[in-house]
Amino acid sequence: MPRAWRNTRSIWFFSLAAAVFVLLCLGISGLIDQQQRQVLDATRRMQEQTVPQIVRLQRLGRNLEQMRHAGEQVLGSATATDRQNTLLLLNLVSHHPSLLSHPQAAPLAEQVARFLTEADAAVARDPTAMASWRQRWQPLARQLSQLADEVMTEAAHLMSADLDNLSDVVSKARVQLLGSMLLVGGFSLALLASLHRQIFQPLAQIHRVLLALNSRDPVPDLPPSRVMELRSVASAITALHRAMRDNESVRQQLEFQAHHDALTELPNRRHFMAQAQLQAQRLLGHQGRAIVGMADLDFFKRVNDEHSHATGDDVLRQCAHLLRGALRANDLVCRYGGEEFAFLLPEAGPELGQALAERLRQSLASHAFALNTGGTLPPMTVSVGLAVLGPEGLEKALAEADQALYSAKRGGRNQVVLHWHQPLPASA
Ligand SMILES: Nc1nc2c(ncn2[C@@H]2O[C@H](COP(=O)(O)OP(=O)(O)OP(=O)(O)O)[C@@H](O)[C@H]2O)c(=O)[nH]1
Repeated sequence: MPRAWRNTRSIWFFSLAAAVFVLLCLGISGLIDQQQRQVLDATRRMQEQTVPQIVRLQRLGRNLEQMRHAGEQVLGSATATDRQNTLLLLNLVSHHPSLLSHPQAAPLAEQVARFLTEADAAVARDPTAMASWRQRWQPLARQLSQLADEVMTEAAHLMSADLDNLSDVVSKARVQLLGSMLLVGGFSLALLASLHRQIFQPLAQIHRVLLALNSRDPVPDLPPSRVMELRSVASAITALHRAMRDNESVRQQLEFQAHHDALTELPNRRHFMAQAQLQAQRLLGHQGRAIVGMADLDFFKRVNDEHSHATGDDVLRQCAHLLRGALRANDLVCRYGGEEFAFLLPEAGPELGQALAERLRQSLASHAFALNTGGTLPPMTVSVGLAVLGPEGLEKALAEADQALYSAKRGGRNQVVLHWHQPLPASA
């Protein structure tokens, strides 16, 4: 897959998903609008057509019943005046618009009005004819009743048909709305899950990595992201982390170089003095004790002169190693300068100090110095001056140790001298 396409794929994916989401929402809102319109149409149709039609049919039914009732009255009334009044009312009812507009009711109403007018005239002429007119009236009365029933039934059906239709529209709308909501909900969930996996989760990991970078904790790896922008951020962070690691190692290297002697890798004089001052203050502060020492290789110049300066360097390195090995782990040691070393032995009195210095002297005296060029040098000797750390402080003790060292040199070298003490006899 081409790189450019891979890089923009996630953007396309989210743009497409957003477009589909918008189209989906538009489609669903259109659908809801259409359903609402259907419901409104059905309701309006019911209000504007069905209900008036039902009212018309009910009125027609009532009018038909009224005509039948009027007929019963005309053919049952004893007085001519009552018959005339009833006929008058019947005439009015038979011309009611609900009757005139109905195809079956209109001719029937006309026939009934005509029949009852004729009956009234005939009964007025001959009252005994009433019985035969009443008999002839029965089929018409049945027709009126039947038509009234039919009209009322039609009105009832009209109502229930419209209600059924409305209920269909509403329940269809409900199902469609539910389906739409499920669709939108599912799509939103899928989009959110995708956003979470591709954006939020990598962002949280980047955040964790940034926190770790800041706190110098172990930095977790950033998994490759599919989103180009996040990948760029991740690679920038990885580069930053690499640069920080390199800087840190350079800083540590520089710090080491600033504090240590390049040849022997022992602490240098300045670093030793700073550390030793702190130790001395601490020790003097709680009545602790310490021995300060100066060690100087004997006739070291000869090594340079008889072999080479490089051999002299090698010897210095090995001497530093022996010095470190002869003293205790928490003793402070440094290359004081040239072939001279200084040390501070915390929590040590003169006896322990002498014992440790003696151990150093002996370890040098018994060491065969291997040369880079092959072969070995005869053992070196060292002179050591010691002094007790007193209340006057470190400088004073170092000066005393230097005096003791001078005494050791003057006394024949290869010996340990404690300030104000007689030199110890050499035992090797
Ligand atoms: N190879 C090498 N030689 C050094 C270094 N620093 C100092 N020296 C040499 O150490 C020698 C010190 O000589 P001196 O001061 O005469 O002392 P010595 O020969 O040890 O004699 P004493 O101290 O009196 O026993 C000199 O030759 C310096 O050049 C160094 O870093 N490397």
